[in-house]
Formats: sequence, C-alpha cells, structure tokens
Amino acid sequence: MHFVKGHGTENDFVILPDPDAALTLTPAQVARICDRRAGIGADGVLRVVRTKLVPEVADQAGDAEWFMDYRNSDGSVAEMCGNGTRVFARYLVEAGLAAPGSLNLATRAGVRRVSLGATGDVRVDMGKPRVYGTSRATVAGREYPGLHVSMGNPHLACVIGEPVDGLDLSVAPGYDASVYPEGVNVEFVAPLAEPRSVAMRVFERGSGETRSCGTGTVAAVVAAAHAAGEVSGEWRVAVPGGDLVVTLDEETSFLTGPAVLVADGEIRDSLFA
Ligand SMILES: N[C@@H](CCC[C@H](N)C(=O)O)C(=O)O
Repeated sequence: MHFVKGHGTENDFVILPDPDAALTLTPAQVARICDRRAGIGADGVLRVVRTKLVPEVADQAGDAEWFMDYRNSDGSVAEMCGNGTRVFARYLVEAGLAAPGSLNLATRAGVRRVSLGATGDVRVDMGKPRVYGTSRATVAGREYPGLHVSMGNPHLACVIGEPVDGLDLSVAPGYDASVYPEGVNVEFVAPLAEPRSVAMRVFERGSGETRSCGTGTVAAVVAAAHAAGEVSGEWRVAVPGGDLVVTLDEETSFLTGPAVLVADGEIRDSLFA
C-alpha cells in the first residue's frame, strides 16, 4: 500500500491514496499506522477516495470529486479536520489529481472549498462556526470555562488568563459528557500582546495533545473574539507547530497556513494484518 506523509503546522497525517475505494480500513489498522514506535506515526489518517464511491457522502457532495475520509490516531472517525483538508488538497495537486486554484472537497461535515497555488499556503473555507453556549473543562483539578463551538466536529474553547505553556495536557481534560456525548476537542487559548493574536494548545478527541488543530484554531478564535466583543476580523493563532491565520466574517470562517508533504513510501502487508 502506497502512502504519503504530510503535515499542516505539525498536525501530521498518513495519506492513503485509495481512489477506487478498494481499501477497508479498520480502527485497529489505523491505530497501527499512526503508532509512532511500531508504525509510521501520525495524528491521523487521510484516505483519498472518489466521492461517488462513498454512498454515505455522495448525495450531499455536489461536484466534490474527492472525499477526505479522516480517522483519528486511535482509529475513530471524525466529521472534519481543518489541517487535514489543507494537506489533502496539497496532496491532490502534487499528485496531479487536481489543478491549483479552488476545489471542493467532500467531508463527513459537508463540502469545504479549498484554495491553493502550485506551492505555498493553503486556505480553506471552514464554514460558519456554530456556538452552543458554554461548558467547562477540567485540568489537574482546576475548572476552565469555555465556549461550545461546532466546526462540524465538537469543540470546547477555553480562553484562559494565563500562558498556555504551563498546562499539563499529558492527561485528557475532563468535560461534561452530557454536553458532548461523542467526546470533544478541547482548546486552551491565551490572548497575546498584539491585537487579534492568541496562543493555543489543544487536546484532540481520538489523538491526544497535537501540535496544531485547524478546526480547533477556528473555535479558539471564535472564543477569543467572543471574549473581546468581536464577530469578525483576521486573527493570528500561534500553536506549538507554527502559526495559522483565521478570518471570521458574518457568514463563514477561513483557515490559512502551510501544508507540506514530506515523504512517500510503501506500507508492508504485515502492518495491516
Ligand atoms: N486535527 C484536526 C481535527 C481532527 C478531528 C478531531 N480530533 C475530532 O475528533 O473531531 C483539525 O485540524 O481540525
């Protein structure tokens, strides 16, 4: 099985080209591929498959030729992955499966429009963030209030009054399972000195702490903007893996940043066994 490795601000993925939907990928296989010692290592898997061959999404995918089948590193399925869409689009262009410019991608959360050149940053229209009130995360016995934001997948974005570096995210933050029955991605967000600039760390559902999360950065900006009494504007989000730009307007949100492919290889059958 051919694979490509890529990342977006160090949120890293194993890309599995499966244009004809020949691959049945089990959660255990995904977890083995993503294992950083016994496998290739990644925060998640992006299976690249023709949308028309995936009945669960084909009906709502419009003209999106390619479906991003995203899996977390524990093998669980997620609705959306913002950095994943950017890396997926970079792969399509570099593989000659799409031309530079704008293209629609199918995801489990709906169609996302991605814009990119032959090289350089990738921008994705992430859709309108949905805010469902407030909730709380717990870290090391301390409670942090946050905003419940849906980016197609669930987020709890907590603006905190301290630097994010000091948080112990080696253990999953606690959350209210009655609010998030399917689990949640938890962001901790600290405003920086420059206007519209925040630092963020994230504990992702199904992957643990990662060095970046695209849907999480948009949720973080929604929470930071909400705290600042703003609803639109361009924000810089500093994550452990680099910098991303999030733009909010009344209708939608955009995520812009680097997406890089770093390796090609073959997975041996023994990893799938
Ligand atoms: N890293 C992703 C989000 C991946 C899915 C998430 N862990 C979930 O389960 O919802 C991103 O860049 O958005």
